[in-house]
Amino acid sequence: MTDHNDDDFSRKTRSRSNSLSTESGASILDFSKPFTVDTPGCYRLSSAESGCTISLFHDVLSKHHCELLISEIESQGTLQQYTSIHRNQNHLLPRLSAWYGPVDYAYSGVVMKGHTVTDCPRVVSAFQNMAANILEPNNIAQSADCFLVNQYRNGRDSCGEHSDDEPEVDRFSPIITLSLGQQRFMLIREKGNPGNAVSVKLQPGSVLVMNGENFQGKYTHQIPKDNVCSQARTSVTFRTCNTGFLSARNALSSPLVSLSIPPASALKSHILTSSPSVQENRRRQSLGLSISGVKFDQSSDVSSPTQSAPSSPAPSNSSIGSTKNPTEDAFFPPLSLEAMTEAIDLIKDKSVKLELSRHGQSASGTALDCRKRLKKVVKAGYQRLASNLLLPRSQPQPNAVEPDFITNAIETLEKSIVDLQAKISAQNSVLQTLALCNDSSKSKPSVPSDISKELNSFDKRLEKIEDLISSIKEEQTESANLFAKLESNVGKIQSDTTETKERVKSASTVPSNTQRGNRKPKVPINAQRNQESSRTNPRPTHAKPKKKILLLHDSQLNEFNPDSFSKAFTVEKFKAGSYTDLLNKHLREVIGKPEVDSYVLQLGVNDYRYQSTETSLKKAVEDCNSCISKLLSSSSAKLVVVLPTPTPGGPISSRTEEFVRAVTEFITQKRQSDGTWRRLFTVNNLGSFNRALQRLESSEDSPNPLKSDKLHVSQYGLKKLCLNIKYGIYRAFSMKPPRKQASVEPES
Ligand SMILES: O=C(O)CCC(=O)C(=O)O
Ligand SMILES: [Fe+2]
Repeated sequence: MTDHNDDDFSRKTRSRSNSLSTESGASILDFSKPFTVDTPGCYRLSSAESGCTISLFHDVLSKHHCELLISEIESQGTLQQYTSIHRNQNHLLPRLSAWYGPVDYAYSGVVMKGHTVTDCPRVVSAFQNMAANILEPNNIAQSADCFLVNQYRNGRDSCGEHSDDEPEVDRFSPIITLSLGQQRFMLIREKGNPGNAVSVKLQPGSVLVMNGENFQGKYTHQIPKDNVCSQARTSVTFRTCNTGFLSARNALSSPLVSLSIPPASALKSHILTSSPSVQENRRRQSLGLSISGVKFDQSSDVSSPTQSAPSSPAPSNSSIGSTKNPTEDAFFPPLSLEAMTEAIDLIKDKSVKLELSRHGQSASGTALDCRKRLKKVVKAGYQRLASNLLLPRSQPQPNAVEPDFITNAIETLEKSIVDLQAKISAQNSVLQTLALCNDSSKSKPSVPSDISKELNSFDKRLEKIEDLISSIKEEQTESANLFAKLESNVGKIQSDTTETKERVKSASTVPSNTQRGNRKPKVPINAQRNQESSRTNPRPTHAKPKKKILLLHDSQLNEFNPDSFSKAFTVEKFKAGSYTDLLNKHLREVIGKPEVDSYVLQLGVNDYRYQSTETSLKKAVEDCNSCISKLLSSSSAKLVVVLPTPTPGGPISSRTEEFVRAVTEFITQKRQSDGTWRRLFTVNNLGSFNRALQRLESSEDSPNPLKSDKLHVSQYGLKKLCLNIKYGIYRAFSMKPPRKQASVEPES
């Protein structure tokens, strides 16, 4: 990986595995549609089809209120920079975080300690206010019993692309984000169709709600780095815990679970001796389960069978789907309640000591012990949960425990334990039969050997299919690379051919006495210079479809005739005005244009030039950033950015230069940190502009020498500007321009 520096690894990992599991093509929220204003102050983008909605509420909290919340959170001293583990390496997350909830919160290698919700009464009452005043009137579920705080110290801090789909979080409840401090952007994209994206501006005091069944299964979100930001942003994300999952997880992975070891007398007969099949391993991995079973025999020290004590040798064939390295287990998908049930089903052989581990914690013992413990832990968990619950306004006693609630929960659990017991004993008998078959395969070869043969051939076929899939994948990557190379070669060959044809054509118009027999004619320099104008009767090119260029221009290029531009491209003009006009008025229309191979974005300097201050420069760069980010994320087209050139009407060139410098610097940084920005190419006209200026100023016979702030693009030349743009486009497509580079004013 080249683009991660201080990026958030774990989140990237999660997002990748998520997008693999999504059916592609299921477009749910059409981000090209504008946000609609439902209720005053509430902007919504929603889909009736899926019920998924993004809602944005502005000015929910005043600036003063925001500051109070930030200081309450900061005074807790809970914010810290967590480390995630990725491929056995530690990575500091690029932000500070704190988790408030009834349990610890764990995802991909990060375990966050659960702090007490009620320690932040202002946050709690802010949520209650939000619930009453914005969630309820907009039919958004008002549940939340935990919250995650993220603090982005400046624009270099970020949160990688991910979905909030940890099993700790109830997937039916909304994710509600309160933004405090510096404004940042959140990029929300559809999984499997990242072009369907929206960048939401999160102003201080605003609330963003991602809502709808399985929203997190369908979309990702991220807070990208933003070099324009120098101040801190704090976000508070309210969520609802998945209580069923949490209690089951606590029961099985709490270090408090102390489990007795079965008596030695019980430890003999049926032992799983074969290593698990590929299929079985995969099934266990999909459960997010790491189980290592250690075989007991009567000679071993039963009190510490999983320790590496010399008296308890762990035979290599006794490891069932085990993960030797505890950190690896953290990267399995998280456990759901069903997975836990399955896990309990797996714990059945009393002669096998099982060790369950997740997030670095482990528990071991038999199913029976787990069940007992489960009941106790769940009861305690519910009590703790209830006392930490953010009760809605109507509930007068935030600490009151609803006795029915607990009783009911326990009753439900007791019922499910009975069910589980029945399941376990059914599974036990199946397993015993299997174990017997396995053990006595020599004496009773008939049925078991059939099964195992079939299993074996199944495994083999599965392995073959796996090999096939991976080789197909490799081939695909190779072909893609080859194709890209071929494409650029075709481009080069095409432009070479055009050039040669032009040469031959112009040479043949030169008087015949320059030709010597069959020798190739020398091309006169004039002929090359004139080739643009000599295309009165162009021959049709049939090698390759032309690239479509969408020229987003401001008033400078009004006069420009796209037909005369180049043979290799078709150019469509779109008068977008300045970058802020483009951003605010035309972006959706532009993004909606089909089959564009490259945008050319002419950055007019107007919006900045009229009020040249440090803040307006920052704002200008920020707007350019949004504009460019949106264009880049909305398609895979290239983007040629034409940096500003002074325009008619008295622009002051030092300001333009200042702006060009800031934007260039910013783009250079972005290209290093964000791969998508490598599709961007810049055209800087200032070098040729300044040279034109020098020529004018030094020409003595000029009747009215122009001063720097009066020279404008008409003197500099529309033609030159277009030529520079053309060479920028050729560069973007790694194509050789048809004319010799030397005849063109090089870019500075
Ligand atoms: O900071 C934010 O607004 C979003 C944070 C987030 O998505 C998360 O921590 O899951
Ligand atoms: Fe998130």
